[in-house]
This record gives sequence, C-alpha cells and structure tokens, in this order.
Amino acid sequence: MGICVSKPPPEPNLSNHIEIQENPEPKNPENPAKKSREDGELAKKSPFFPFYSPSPAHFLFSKKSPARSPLNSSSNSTPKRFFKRPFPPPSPAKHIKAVWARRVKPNEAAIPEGEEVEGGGLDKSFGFSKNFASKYEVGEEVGRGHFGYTCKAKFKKGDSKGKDVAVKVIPKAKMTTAIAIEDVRREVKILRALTGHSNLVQFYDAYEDHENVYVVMELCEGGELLDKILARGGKYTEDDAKAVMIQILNVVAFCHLQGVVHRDLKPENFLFMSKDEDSPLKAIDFGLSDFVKPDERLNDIVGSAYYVAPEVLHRSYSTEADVWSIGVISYILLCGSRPFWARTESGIFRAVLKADPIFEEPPWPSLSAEAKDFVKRLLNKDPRKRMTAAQALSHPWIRSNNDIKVPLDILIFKLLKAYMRSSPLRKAALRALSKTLTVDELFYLKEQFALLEPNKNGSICLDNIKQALMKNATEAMKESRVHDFLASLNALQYRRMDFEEFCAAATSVHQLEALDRWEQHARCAYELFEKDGNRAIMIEELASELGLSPSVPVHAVLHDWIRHTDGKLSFLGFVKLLHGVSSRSLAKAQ
Ligand SMILES: Nc1ncnc2c1ncn2[C@@H]1O[C@H](COP(=O)(O)OP(=O)(O)OP(=O)(O)O)[C@@H](O)[C@H]1O
Ligand SMILES: [Ca+2]
Ligand SMILES: [Ca+2]
Repeated sequence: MGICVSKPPPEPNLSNHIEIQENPEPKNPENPAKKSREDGELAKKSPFFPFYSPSPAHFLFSKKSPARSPLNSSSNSTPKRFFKRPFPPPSPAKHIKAVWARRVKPNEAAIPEGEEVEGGGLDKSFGFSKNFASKYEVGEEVGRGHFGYTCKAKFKKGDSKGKDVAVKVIPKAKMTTAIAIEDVRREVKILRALTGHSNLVQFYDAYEDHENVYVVMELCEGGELLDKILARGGKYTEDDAKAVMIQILNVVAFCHLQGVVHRDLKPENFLFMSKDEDSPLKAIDFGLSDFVKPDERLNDIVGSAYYVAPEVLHRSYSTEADVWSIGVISYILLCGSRPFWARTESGIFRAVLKADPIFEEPPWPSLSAEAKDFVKRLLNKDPRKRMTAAQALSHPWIRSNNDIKVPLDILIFKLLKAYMRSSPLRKAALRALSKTLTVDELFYLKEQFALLEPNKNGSICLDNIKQALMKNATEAMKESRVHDFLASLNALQYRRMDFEEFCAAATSVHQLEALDRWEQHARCAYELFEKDGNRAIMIEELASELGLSPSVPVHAVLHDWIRHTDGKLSFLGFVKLLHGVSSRSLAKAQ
C-alpha cells in the first residue's frame, strides 16, 4: 500500500524532545514505476497542497490530531519517494539539538511528567507572586510546546472578573539545568520589559508555586500562523503575504531597537488574536530570546533548524539572525515550501550554509520581481548584506499599496558610529557613494532622518538621537545598553549633521554591495570622488589615514590602492576605503 497517511505514526512523547534522531534514508528503494504512479494518485486524492507532492503525513497538520508533532516522529515511516521538489509543506519545527543538549539532563527522559527531579542545588525560585490559584480559574488547554502547555484561564475576582487570559504553564520538573532555569527567568524578564507593541502578545504577570511557573498573558484565539498557512494549502497571495509580513517586520524591528533578539521566529510562534480575516498577528514565545548590545555578537546555537540563520551555525550573530528567519517565513508564505529542507538536522544545516533557495520553479515565475527580490534580500547568507527589519518595511514590495510607517532602525546608530570614527578620506568616499543612491534607496534614509526630528534648518545632533531613542525606549533598552552606545556618538554633541552627510554616514556599503547594480554605484561614486576628493597620497600617509598598525607591511598591501600614473587612489583603493579597513582585516587578507 505504501501510503503512510492511512496509519498514523506512533504518538511522539512531546515532553521528551531530547531524542531527536537523524532520520535514516529508506532501506529498500521502491520500484520507480510504482513510485511515480503513487505520487500521481496521491496528488489527485490529497486535499492538501494540490500544487506540490502531497505531504506524507498531512494528518499531522491538523490541530485536532493527537499526533501534531515535529516531523521527526513521522519521517521514519515516510519513504523518501513522496518528497520531491519543491520541498514538502511546512510542519511544526523542532528545536535544534544544541538547544536541548544544554537544557536537558541526559536522564530526564526517564522522569515522569510532574515528578520532581533531584534539584542538584538548582535554585528554582523566581521571586514571582505565589497566589496564582487564588486569582485565576484555569480552563481548557489551548496549546502545547516543548517547554510547557498553555491553558485558557479566567480572572476570579476584581475589575477583570470573568475576563479570559492565556496561561503558559512551565513545569519546574522540566527545568533540570541552570540554563533551562535561566531561559525561563529571561523569558519573563523580556516579556515584562517589552511593552506596548500591538503585534506583541501582552504580558500580564508571572506566578509560581512548588510545581510550576505560570506566565499570564492576553489570550489569542485565532490560532497559529502555521495552521493558517496549512489551511490555505500553503500559499498566500502576494497581498495577503504582505499583510502578514508587515506585522512580523514591525514587531521584530521593535524588538531589535530594544536590543532583544527573538531567536525562534517561525510560523508556530505567531498567533492571530481572533478568527477574523483581518485579525492582528501577535509574536509569542520569547523562551529562547536574549538581550544583545548593539556591538555584541552572540554565540550559542539556538532556534529551530528550518529557520536558523547561517551565522548562528557559525556561532557569531546578532539581530540579523531573526531577519533570516523572517526570510524563511516569507518564502513559505509565498510558495508553500521551505527554502532549506533535508531529512536530517545536519542536512538542513548543510542546506542553510551552502544551498541557494529555488526561485525558478512554480509558483515563483508567476510572482512579482519585487516579491522575489524582497525574499532574496532577507535570505542573504552574509548578515552584513541582509536587510534589517526596518529596511524590509521600506522595500518597494512592502511599500507598494501600503501606507507604511517605518520604525527607527538600530543599524543607523551602528553606521553613524563607524562613520564618526572614519578618516576624512573615507568620509569623502562615502559622501561620493551616497550621491549615487537611487530614489528607492533614499526612501529609507529619508524616513530614518525624519524620525530623528531634525531642526528647521534640516540638521540633527546628538540630542535628536537621544530624544528619538527615549521616545521608543522600553525597560529592555536598559538591559541591552542601547543608551551607553550613544557615548560613541559624542562627537555629534558639538556639531550638527545635515541630510547629505547623514546619507553618507548611514549608507551600508556591504548592503549596497549585495545589489546587482553595485558595480555601477561604485564606478559612478569613484567618478564623483575623482572630481571632488581624490588627491595624490603617499602610501605611508594612506596607512596612517586608515590607522594601520606599524606591523602591517604597507607597501606590499597598499601597492595597488594607489594609481601609479598620478599617485591618487585607484578604483580598488577607493572600494577598499569605502569598506573601511582594519589592520586585522588586512592581516587576514595577506
Ligand atoms: N497567549 C496565547 N494565547 C493562546 N494560545 C497561546 C498563547 N501563548 C501560547 N499559546 C499556545 O501554546 C503553544 C505553546 O506556547 P509556547 O510556544 O510559548 O510554548 P513553548 O513550550 O515555549 O513552545 P516551543 O516548543 O515552541 O518552544 C503555542 O504554540 C500556542 O498554540
Ligand atoms: Ca513555541
Ligand atoms: Ca519556546
């Protein structure tokens, strides 16, 4: 028979996610003739994903199914022959093994749910209120994750008596390592700190007793984005996808400005408030989130395999990693398949690191060029070249037929800092580059400049930046030290910056370099620089302009940077200068 949808796989143990095994390839390859016939039949019969090979286990995707689980439990019984490109539709994603390796003790699998483990000296008191049971009446379960389960609950008394809320119950028995405990502490701290965004689940309070931590928040009754994607056969129209992306980008841009990186963005972690078609979407589950300072790189590998960014696997990442995950979500919304897919975790990682997503197969050829460009710019493997969430909101695909309010972008402050520390020669080169920007590229910069509220002469100083940040600040900014970062912009205390200079300062060379038209930009900028800025320069002077250490063999390194005919900067030197060089990067290039 071979159609594995006829018999559900054994129910996985949701409380034990440490046994995530590599799925073996099928041992007995099937007769190819039989294979294509069955594929054809299945495609006809299946009500799911009519445009792609049907899911081998689509009963898994029904919320009502007892077996709604990561694919790992099913794919052992899933012959590979049912998977053909484009990849299978999305399914609940499992966390990557590294998450569990640090959060679950090896013997936890043997501990029955609800039973206390040897604490081993672990401090499981959180300092939360203890009176959960007297305040709330707990109702039916509405969802379940690897760490806890979520129930409806009602206020028992007071002004809000009878009001529905959601309570995420996290059993203390499951917190068997210091990292797992720290995750819960941080989840509550972040939820408490991040207040006031309409696309973020509203947190009310946290409680604890001997057995559990209870996180009380607003109840979202519209279900997960993943279920909506699946119910729609895995594909959104461009306009519907845009409406979802705008909300996701808005809340993520907000988190990033506050210095919070979510680290587990996936369709399961976005809930609709209600069943209405135009219901707002809310980000939930900050269980793997962290604070990140503007200059900091994180290194722990966390997240869910299909959505994890390449730089997370390389253990050096920041907020850009969330944007990658949004790229994966947008790819899924638009075509119904995952961009990086394999049967094993290591296979997925290989795809994330090395493979380019497919944009050649249906439905991509029939989608707009802007939509493809948008997704590609989120899925750039180099985080420096990837758009930020605020930039993505300024992308022509999102902007078309939408009145978008672009939020303040933390990237601007990082670029301003680098600019303020640059040599006059590099500043001149950046100024030339900024003059080549197109109307589309200038849109984002205009929006950002306006958010800094320039004075009537059209210029800004440090105070404008401080005020703009204050306006948007939540408690989270304290933890992520965004304000300390402003000290690096001190030079702006004594002078003002007009829009022209702001463009030079806030242009990301790396991002421009990712565009097809980069060569044109650079050539054009070089011509401008030739007219106004290029001058004869000695290698030693150039080295000192660049702040190179005496250990760099400047004559060997900078030889081609200077045009031999007139001693001025060559095109190569100009491009290198735009990027900004350090002794370290030059030493590496040697
Ligand atoms: N505020 C809410 N309103 C309604 N349902 C919710 C709410 N918060 C969570 N849920 C449901 O509970 C599920 C589990 O919640 P959550 O994702 O926070 O748990 P988790 O244990 O951290 O999950 P994961 O395994 O993804 O890490 C969600 O997928 C969702 O279906
Ligand atoms: Ca979740
Ligand atoms: Ca979680």
